[in-house]
Amino acid sequence: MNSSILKNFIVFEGLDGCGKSSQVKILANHLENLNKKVAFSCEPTDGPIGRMVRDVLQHRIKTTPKALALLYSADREDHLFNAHHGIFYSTQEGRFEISDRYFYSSLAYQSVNVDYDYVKEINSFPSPEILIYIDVPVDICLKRIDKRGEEKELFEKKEFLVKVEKNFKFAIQNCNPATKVLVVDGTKTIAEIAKEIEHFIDEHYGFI
Ligand SMILES: Nc1ncnc2c1ncn2[C@@H]1O[C@H](COP(=O)(O)OP(=O)(O)O)[C@@H](O)[C@H]1O
Ligand SMILES: Cc1cn([C@H]2C[C@H](O)[C@@H](COP(=O)(O)OP(=O)(O)O)O2)c(=O)[nH]c1=O
Repeated sequence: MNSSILKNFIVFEGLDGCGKSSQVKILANHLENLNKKVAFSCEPTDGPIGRMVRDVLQHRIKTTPKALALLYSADREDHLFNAHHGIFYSTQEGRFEISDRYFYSSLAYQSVNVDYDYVKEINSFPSPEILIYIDVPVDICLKRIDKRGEEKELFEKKEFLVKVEKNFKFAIQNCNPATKVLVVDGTKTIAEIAKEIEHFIDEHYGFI
């Protein structure tokens, strides 16, 4: 169990297609406009371990649910602590780091097929200062995913995402109490959601 908080670390979570990557970019722009140093990234990352995860998601390689859980966790360790681009060091230099997904995704997705406590144990990482959950019903997410017109990834199925949604709610309710959580209604327009998030961030960091 890791109870530490990584200051200036902002995480977006939610189901596939909920609108995370759209909001990450808008918030990064907002912080830049306030002359803050900011960077954004995602998990799975674009690094070698993240690419291996994508190979599994896109059905190029097969492995076990437990091995996939370990790959996500290894990718996260590298995302945080890689000596060249680790976001842990970046936040220490005063930068805001925004991530599209973090360990809450492992708790929500991997624990569908792997024991929750095991997933928790292999994700003993610092908690973010801010967690933003974009709440969108499974059916709407699936419509948005369909609209992309790309081949479906491993977890993009209704029965699976219904379980993931339930696990997300549990993981958020039981998260580190020092993490500030915002749950936004992701069925609102992109602009409405962005405004709500900006207000929350500005108030938290005293930018207004
Ligand atoms: N609030 C919203 N209302 C309607 N469509 C949205 C909204 N947010 C995002 N979208 C659309 O849904 C799709 C998935 O959004 P995206 O930001 O890529 O989600 P994610 O990163 O969570 O998969 C995109 O086509 C995007 O334009
Ligand atoms: C970070 C992470 C993602 N995932 C899953 C969620 C997605 O189905 C998939 C890829 O994530 P992502 O690229 O964020 O998908 P999307 O843009 O559709 O939301 O990986 C996990 O199962 N565990 C994890 O720890």
